[in-house]
Amino acid sequence: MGQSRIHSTEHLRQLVLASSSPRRRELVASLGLSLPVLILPSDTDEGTPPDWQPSEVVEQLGLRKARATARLLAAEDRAGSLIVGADTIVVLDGEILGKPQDRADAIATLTRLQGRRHRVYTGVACVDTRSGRELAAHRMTEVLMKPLDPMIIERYVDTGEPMDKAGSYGIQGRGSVLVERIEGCYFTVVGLPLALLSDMLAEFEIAVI
Ligand SMILES: Cc1cn([C@H]2C[C@H](O)[C@@H](COP(=O)(O)OP(=O)(O)OP(=O)(O)O)O2)c(=O)[nH]c1=O
Repeated sequence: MGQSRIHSTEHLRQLVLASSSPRRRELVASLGLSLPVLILPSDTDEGTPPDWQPSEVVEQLGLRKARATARLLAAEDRAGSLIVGADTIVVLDGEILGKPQDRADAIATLTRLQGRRHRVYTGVACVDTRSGRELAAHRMTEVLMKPLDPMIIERYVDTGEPMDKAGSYGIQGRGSVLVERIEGCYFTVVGLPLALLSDMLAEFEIAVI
């Protein structure tokens, strides 16, 4: 068991995070993995068919991001890498709410979310460039947002925090004070469910603990 683990982590030379998200970078860093971690985002088309379920959307987009980074890396990846991609969406009344287009869109989104429950889905995908093996999974967390005064929504949007975040808020920042409670993994909301990621890494013989 111990020997096979050493052998396998040797063949996976590095973990590559296919993400430009500073949150995802910090979360992976917080695991203190023993193998090198490279950050290599790639441009990915995030369009999906309208009939896809939220879980399918986030898993497929995570895979797309990981595969695109695998293509970027191809020529220099002789020893093999484990590439990790992720995607987060907010779902309200069956509608997917991504990142806001502009200030007005962020205000409109938060006006819809306030005082209500919504779901946050994050998909995680792993691509082993050596074996070609791929794995995708997701987690969902329910979030109850406090009822919010329109003035508070405007002031929050003017902090700039919502602009690069699905659902127009960040639970890990000032947005923490907008949330009454959650049910599910906190890290799913921030953009990378770490308990799920560690289970997936274990499938590739990479141990966090
Ligand atoms: C709901 C919520 C989302 N988010 C973020 C997580 C994701 O970074 C972002 C959703 O956009 P994504 O498209 O999932 O990710 P990204 O474009 O930021 O990064 P990349 O595709 O390069 O990996 O919203 C928070 O940081 N906090 C929150 O509370």
